[in-house]
Amino acid sequence: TRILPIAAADEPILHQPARAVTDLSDPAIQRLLDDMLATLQAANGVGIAAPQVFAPLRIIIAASRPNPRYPDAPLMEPVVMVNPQILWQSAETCTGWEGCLSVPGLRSPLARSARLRVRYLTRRGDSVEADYEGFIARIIQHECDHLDGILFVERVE
Ligand SMILES: O=C(O)C[C@@H](Cc1ccccc1)[C@H](O)SCc1ccccc1
Ligand SMILES: [Zn+2]
Repeated sequence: TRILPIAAADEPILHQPARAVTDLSDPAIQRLLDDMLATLQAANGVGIAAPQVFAPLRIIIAASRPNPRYPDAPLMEPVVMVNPQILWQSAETCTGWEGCLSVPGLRSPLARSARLRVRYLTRRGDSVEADYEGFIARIIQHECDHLDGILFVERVE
């Protein structure tokens, strides 16, 4: 397991759409998942997307935990989502602080859907549909934006 370098905001890979994963049994993909988790934890993040570690693939990890800005954020087992699709998101939004591992030092309030339904593949290839709300929904929206080449700073009014 390696801690991978994190792409800075000016890297082209962060501004282009990532490709769907076609072969989850590929050992290189499974190693990437382990490396993304190690990198996320080393960076004290609550989420990470594959393009941030220079892999143009549709993979995200959400790992909410209580933190200074979100003291009541749920502590969750990190969830790996391969080829995540947001099936539904509430028109209702809530505004909260966001940061980005690729934009060090910048924090800004941003409105996100309060609730969403996601379909994704687990790292073992099982298809899952799950509902999220609050801070975890925020993380998932932030990470899915990375898969489409969108940085949170581009959404700030
Ligand atoms: O750059 C990333 O994608 C990871 C962000 C995820 C994030 C999503 C939504 C709201 C805040 C962060 C990093 O975790 S930035 C570090 C961080 C950690 C806790 C709270 C705020 C920022
Ligand atoms: Zn980010």
